[in-house]
Amino acid sequence: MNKLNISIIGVPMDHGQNRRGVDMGPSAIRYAGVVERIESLGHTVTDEGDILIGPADGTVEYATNMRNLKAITDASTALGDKVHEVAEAGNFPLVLGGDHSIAIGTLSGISERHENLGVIWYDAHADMNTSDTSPSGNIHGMPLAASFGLGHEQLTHIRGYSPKVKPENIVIIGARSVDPGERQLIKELGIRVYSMHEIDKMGMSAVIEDTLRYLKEERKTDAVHLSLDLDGIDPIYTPGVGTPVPGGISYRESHLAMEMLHDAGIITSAEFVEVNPILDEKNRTADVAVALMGSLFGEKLL
Ligand SMILES: NC(=[NH2+])NCCC[C@H](N)C(=O)O
Ligand SMILES: [Mn+2]
Ligand SMILES: [Mn+2]
Repeated sequence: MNKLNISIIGVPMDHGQNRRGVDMGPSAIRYAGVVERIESLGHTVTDEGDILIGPADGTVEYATNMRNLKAITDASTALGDKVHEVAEAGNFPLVLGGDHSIAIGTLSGISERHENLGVIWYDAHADMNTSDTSPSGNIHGMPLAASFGLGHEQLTHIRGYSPKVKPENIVIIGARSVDPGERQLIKELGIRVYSMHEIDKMGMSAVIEDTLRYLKEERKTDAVHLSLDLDGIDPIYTPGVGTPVPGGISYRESHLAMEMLHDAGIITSAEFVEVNPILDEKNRTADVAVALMGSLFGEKLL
């Protein structure tokens, strides 16, 4: 198997939503043994430490309908610079969240090096609101829209360019809570979504086969980023998330998905987000995150 140089970047960010504790996600994932788990598979792992996160700006700003826009803009830029630096050095960026707003920064760092980046968004949500459609003002519900250029300019133009990804290069897996504005965008832009309905009906194996065929053969992507929100998985397995939605992807289905992505050798960067140890039970959610990383990086039973 292909051995990688993996750079871990922690992002203790909680400004993208309003439940405290998700800033401790990177610590919880480290405590769950992420470095040892991946090293045991023969990869070289460097822990780059954490991105510095500034203080919250306050409540949802009336003018923008966004919470903590400045703090998130600054952190996204710093994260993007770091991700770009490690990718330029030939390393695989593995970003640990933190709430899902950090994907704006991660994608800003990755996409500069690729003409035709693909993104797999493993999540209960579409995270495709803009400041105009968001019901909450929470930026963790906006990163995907920002990445294809919709929303407030400060979010869409992190590191000075936009868009980061074409809407037709995105595959969402696990969706079961989608807001009206997001539903409209999905239809208008023809974004590929495997909701829980398709996962139930087709099975995860066919969903991933389809996804691989679509991104490789149809879209001819030159790199694929995996953005995995732990709330994509059913909260019976991952209770430590801020916006749990019942009826999610199972533990085994998630492992199968990661194993198939590994075998396809298609993933070139990844992030695992929304682990909130304060809402968790005995660090189970971080344990699941690390176990899934094990499968993504090549763990096999025999
Ligand atoms: N990354 C997440 N957990 N996002 C949840 C978003 C929830 C809701 N759609 C919102 O915009 O507020
Ligand atoms: Mn989510
Ligand atoms: Mn999300």
